[in-house]
Amino acid sequence: MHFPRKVRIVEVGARDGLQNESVPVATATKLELIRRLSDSGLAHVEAASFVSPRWVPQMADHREIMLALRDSSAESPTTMSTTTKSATTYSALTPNMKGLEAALECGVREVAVFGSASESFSQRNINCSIAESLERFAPVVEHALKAGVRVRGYVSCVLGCPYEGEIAPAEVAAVARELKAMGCYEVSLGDTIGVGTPLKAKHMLEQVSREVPITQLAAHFHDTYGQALANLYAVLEEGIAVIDSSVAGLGGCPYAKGASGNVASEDVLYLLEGMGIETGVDLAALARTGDWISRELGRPNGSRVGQALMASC
Ligand SMILES: CC(C)(COP(=O)([O-])OP(=O)([O-])OC[C@H]1O[C@@H](n2cnc3c(N)ncnc32)[C@H](O)[C@@H]1OP(=O)([O-])[O-])[C@@H](O)C(=O)NCCC(=O)NCCSC(=O)C[C@@](C)(O)CC(=O)[O-]
Repeated sequence: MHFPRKVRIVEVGARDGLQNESVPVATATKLELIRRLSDSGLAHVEAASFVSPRWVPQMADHREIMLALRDSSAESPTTMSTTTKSATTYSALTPNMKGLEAALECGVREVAVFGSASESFSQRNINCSIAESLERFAPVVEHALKAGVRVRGYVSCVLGCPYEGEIAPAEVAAVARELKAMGCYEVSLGDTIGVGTPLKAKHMLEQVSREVPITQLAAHFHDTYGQALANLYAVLEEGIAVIDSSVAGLGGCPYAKGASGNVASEDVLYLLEGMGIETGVDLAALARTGDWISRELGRPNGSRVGQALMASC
C-alpha cells in the first residue's frame, strides 16, 4: 500500500459543478461560493471557463468572475481566504487561444486545457478531433507558460465514453503523454460519466503512469454510478495525491447526457480524514458551504456526508 500522507483537493464545483445548471446562477452567488470554498481552506478552486457562451451559457460571466477574484486578491495580496490565511489558486479553463488571451487579460495565473481520450466526445465537447485539439492546445500552453501562467491538462472519458462505450487505457495514456510533453504540470484524468469501477481505474492508472509520473496525475471522478469513492480509494492506493471534487456533488457535463456531478468534496474529505490523510480543509465549513449552495440552487445536497453533518447540527 502506498497511500499518500497528504492530498491536494482541486475544488471544481464553481466550474464543473455549475456549468450544467439550466437556470442562470448570478455572478454574485458564484463569487460568494468561491469565497466560502477558499475560506474552508481549499488551496485550489477552479472558478470559471473561457469557453463560448453559445456552447456553455452558464460560464458566460468568466470575465467578471476572474476580474473580481484578481481584484480581491490584489486588495489582500497574501491571501484571499479570510479564515485560513492561505493563498488560493483560482484557475480557469481555456480551450483555445481566444480563451487564453481573454483569461490573461483578467490576470488569471493558472489555466487548463481539456482534451479527451474519445474521438466522439472530443467532437461533441470542443468541436474537433483529438489530434486537432492537441494541435490547438500546443500554442495555448506555450503562450501561457511564456506569460508565467501554469497549465493543467484534462483528459475526459478515461473510463468510458457516452458515445463510444469502452475506451482503451492506451488511448488515455497517449493523450496524457502529449499534454505533459506540451508543458502541462499536471494531467487530470476524468471519468466524465462515472462508469468506472476500482479495478478498471487501477488498470487505467497503471498504463497512464508509464507515460506520466503518478505525482503529475490527478483523479477527476464523477459519481453517476455511485463508484467514485471506491475508485478513489483504489487510485489512492496506487499513489494518486491530487483529487478533483465538487462541493455538494454539484455538476454534470453538458456533453455527456445523464452524467451526474463530480464526487462530493465533503465525501472525499470524510474518507481522507478517516484514513489519516491531510488536506488542510475544514470539513465542517465545507459542509456548511455545500448546504448553502444547494439551498441557493434549490436542489438536494448531493453529498451524503454533507447531509449527515448538517442533520446532526
Ligand atoms: C472550444 C469551442 C470554443 C470551439 O467552438 P467552435 O465553434 O469550433 O469555435 P470557432 O473557433 O469556430 O468559433 C465559433 C464562435 O465561438 C467563438 N469562440 C471561440 N472560442 C471562444 C472562446 N474561448 N470563448 C468565447 N468565444 C469563443 C468565436 O469567436 C466564434 O464566435 P462568432 O464569430 O460565431 O460569434 C467550443 O466548442 C466550446 O466553447 N465548447 C465548450 C466546451 C466546454 O466548455 N465543455 C465543458 C467543459 S469540459 C468538461 O466539463 C470535462 C472536464 C474538464 O470537467 C473533465 C471531465 O469530467 O471529463
